[in-house]
Amino acid sequence: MTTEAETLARTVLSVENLSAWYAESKVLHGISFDVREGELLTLIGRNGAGKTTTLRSIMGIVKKRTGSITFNGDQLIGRRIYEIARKGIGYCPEERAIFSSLSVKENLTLPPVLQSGGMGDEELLEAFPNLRSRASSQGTKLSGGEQQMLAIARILRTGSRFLLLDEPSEGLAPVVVKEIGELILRLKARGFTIILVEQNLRFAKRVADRHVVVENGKVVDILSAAQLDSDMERVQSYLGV
Ligand SMILES: Nc1ncnc2c1ncn2[C@@H]1O[C@H](COP(=O)(O)OP(=O)(O)OP(=O)(O)O)[C@@H](O)[C@H]1O
Repeated sequence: MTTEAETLARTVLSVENLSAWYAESKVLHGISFDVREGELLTLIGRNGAGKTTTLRSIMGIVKKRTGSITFNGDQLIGRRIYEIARKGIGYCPEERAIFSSLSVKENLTLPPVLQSGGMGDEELLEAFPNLRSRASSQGTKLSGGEQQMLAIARILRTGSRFLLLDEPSEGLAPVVVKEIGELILRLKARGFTIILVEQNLRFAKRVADRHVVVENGKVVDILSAAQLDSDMERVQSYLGV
C-alpha cells in the first residue's frame, strides 16, 4: 500500500538504465530506481554486487557510464564531480577519507561550502559533541566511530541535502553503530534525503524507508520497510546469510 506521504513526495533522484565500466570491465548492467524527497533508501547486496559503483556513478567518480541519472531534473551523466557536488550531493566514501595530518577542525573546514543552509561550525560541534573535545586531535588519532562522525559532519557543512553514505557502520562496535544509526535518523528528521549502502541488515532495517537489492550489477528487488520486516528470509537469501 502506498502511504499519502509517499504519493506526495516528489522524486529527487531518478536512475534509469544505468550501466558503468571500470576500463573495459562492465560492472553495472542497467540499474534503475528513484529516490523521493526526504526518503532514506538503502542499497543492499553481496560483496561486489555494484553498490559502491552505483554511488560512485551518481557522484561522477566512475566516468564511463551510460543511461540516465537526473537530480532535481538535471542530467548528471556527462557532468564532472565538482559540478555534481555543487548541485547539493554529498558523498561519504567507505574509506572515510580523513586527512591524517590534519586536525579534526581542519578536516571539518577543508571542503568548500557549496550551498547555503549548511551547518555552521558551532552547530556541527553541538550535533557531534565528541568531535568538540577532539577538535585539535589529528584525524588518524580518532577511533573508527569518531572518524565516521567526522566524515559525515564534513559533508553537512557543505550544505548538501542529498547524502550518499557508503557503509557507515562497517568495522564499528555495536554501541557505535547504534550512535551512527541515531545520527542518521536525526538527519532524516531534518529532511535530508539519503542513499545508504549497507551490509548490516539490522542497521539498514532500523533506519530505512525502502531497500533496493543489487545483484551482479542489476536491481533484482525493491522492498518497502514493511516488506523487509515481513519477509526477512527473502532478503537474507539475496545476501546469502
Ligand atoms: N576500481 C576498480 N577497478 C576495477 N574493478 C572494480 C573497481 N572497483 C570495483 N570493481 C569491481 O566492480 C564490481 C562491483 O564492485 P562494488 O565495489 O561496486 O561492489 P559493492 O556491492 O559495493 O561491494 P563491496 O561491499 O565489496 O564494496 C566488483 O566486481 C569489483 O571487483
